[in-house]
Amino acid sequence: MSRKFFIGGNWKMNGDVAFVKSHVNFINDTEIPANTEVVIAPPYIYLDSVRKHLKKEVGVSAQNSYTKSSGAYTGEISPEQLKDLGIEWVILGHSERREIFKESDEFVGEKVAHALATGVKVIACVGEKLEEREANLTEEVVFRQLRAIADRIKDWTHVVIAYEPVWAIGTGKVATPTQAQQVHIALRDWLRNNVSAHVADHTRIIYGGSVNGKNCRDLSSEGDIDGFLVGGACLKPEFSDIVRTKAHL
Ligand SMILES: O=C(CO)COP(=O)(O)O
Repeated sequence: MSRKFFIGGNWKMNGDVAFVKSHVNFINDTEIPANTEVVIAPPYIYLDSVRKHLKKEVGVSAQNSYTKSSGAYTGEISPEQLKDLGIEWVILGHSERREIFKESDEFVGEKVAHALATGVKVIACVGEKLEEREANLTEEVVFRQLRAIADRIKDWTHVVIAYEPVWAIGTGKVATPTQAQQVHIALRDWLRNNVSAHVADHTRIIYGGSVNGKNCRDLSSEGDIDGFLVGGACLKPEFSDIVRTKAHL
């Protein structure tokens, strides 16, 4: 089953005007392999500038969006507004949103449904915390997070699932290829049993958590790891190595 390899670069709350300029030049100079889709996710305030100056073959993503089109929701941004700027993607359900900003599974599911209905593609994040992994609850947690999304959407064509174990995010403690692959297989089986075989076969499941220029090759050799969502390393020159993980195949 061929699923186009997907590399997302999540800047989180990093960057400034000078960085935007240099990073856009850096990405524009990076040759994107034909078998790879690349999407970068700067903070909201830089989206317009990034989209205007970045080469078109690279997608741009927001890091969040709300469940409504417009209205009295101070501080929020709608998928309609993202679409207005030509922003193709949004990251939803990131563990930092779930943890720090107390976003529930249901709220994430509603946001995914609204973004897709608006025509904005979604990188939907799931992942367990360390204590949940240690209590053997990994599958229960990621299935519950996925269920809240699956209950609210019909068409998975424009969804990428990002498996991001919380204990591996920003810690330098990357999941082993085997650990990641096990969860990716479980997620794919869940899609097969709860959505459809077609969705299970075609939906890209990417891994996030301390991916860098050194470990990306090994992780990518697992059959169910269809790409990466990269945090810290996407801000560094090694991002071009990650983008080119599959360049020599
Ligand atoms: O959260 C992540 C991407 O969304 C991963 O972050 P790090 O790559 O910094 O661990």
